[in-house]
Amino acid sequence: MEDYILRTINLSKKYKDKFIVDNVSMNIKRGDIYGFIGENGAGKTSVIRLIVGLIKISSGNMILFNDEIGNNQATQSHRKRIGSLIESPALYLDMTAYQNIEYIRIQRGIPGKNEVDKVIKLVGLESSKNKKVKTFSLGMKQRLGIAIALLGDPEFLILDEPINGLDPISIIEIRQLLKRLNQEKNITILISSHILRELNQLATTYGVISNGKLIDEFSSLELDERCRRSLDIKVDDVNKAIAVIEEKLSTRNFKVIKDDTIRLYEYIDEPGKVTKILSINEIVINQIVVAGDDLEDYYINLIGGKANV
Ligand SMILES: Nc1ncnc2c1ncn2[C@@H]1O[C@H](COP(=O)(O)OP(=O)(O)OP(=O)(O)O)[C@@H](O)[C@H]1O
Repeated sequence: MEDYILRTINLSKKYKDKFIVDNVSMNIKRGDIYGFIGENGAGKTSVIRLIVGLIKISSGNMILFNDEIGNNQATQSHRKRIGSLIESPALYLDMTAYQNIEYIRIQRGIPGKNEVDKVIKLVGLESSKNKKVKTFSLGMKQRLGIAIALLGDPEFLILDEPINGLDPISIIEIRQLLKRLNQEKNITILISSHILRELNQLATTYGVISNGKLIDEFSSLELDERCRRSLDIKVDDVNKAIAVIEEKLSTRNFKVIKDDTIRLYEYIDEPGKVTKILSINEIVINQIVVAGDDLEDYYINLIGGKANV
């Protein structure tokens, strides 16, 4: 049986008469890096606030660490197992990185002064720990925010847009850090972003939210398959076409997707060559199209062309 860190069942949040989170059912398995994607204002932060118990659920249910939360907010004992960074970290700019973390450690009553050095090391800020935060780049501030979220050894790390506005090198650093935390410390991660591409090759599962509704949830393998480019060739005789493709185009990199259609993963930029060889061998081609989306195109199609990327 799958082990889930979090499942929400028709989770909803209503302000006045508007649902800003509308029947969201998401499934985060232990060990996942769950990419939570949605345009600005889609409802990502609101879902995250519901999960960590900052706002009350209007209706629906949530199973967190195998406990049913129902209409109640997550308890202190649940919250202790979660580390979160929601929007920008609240940092004291005139204090050092070390002092910022130590301050929060004491405030939260987390025992052990060595905890501070532990989380500093985890995010790779050892050499800057005694520098004032006002000298930090945005990427370093985000890493410091993640260090604070890691206080108390959480099993579940929730990061709301941690790579928003970062330069490409800082994005790579944060991605490597999150992969390491996931693989070496076995921390399950929920990370939100409004850019699908930013989470590509990081997330293991994706949930897409639009207008408060979770419109799709899929694995990274499914995403690769959906975005994989191919030549889809509709022919009169599939078996004969397969033989020709294998023999004359020397490839087996295809699959039959319908009774009359072959999906070829090679020669994508040479449809003329494919058409010619099939025709010479007396195969009737009824249609040939390049299929598969670029990641961002796929996402924009999914949410109905509303992405503000
Ligand atoms: N307290 C509130 N009262 C009324 N409406 C709210 C409240 N908080 C959020 N909203 C609305 O709910 C919608 C979802 O907001 P939310 O911040 O969850 O989206 P988001 O996906 O995190 O967007 P962003 O990427 O811009 O942070 C927005 O239209 C927002 O204006």
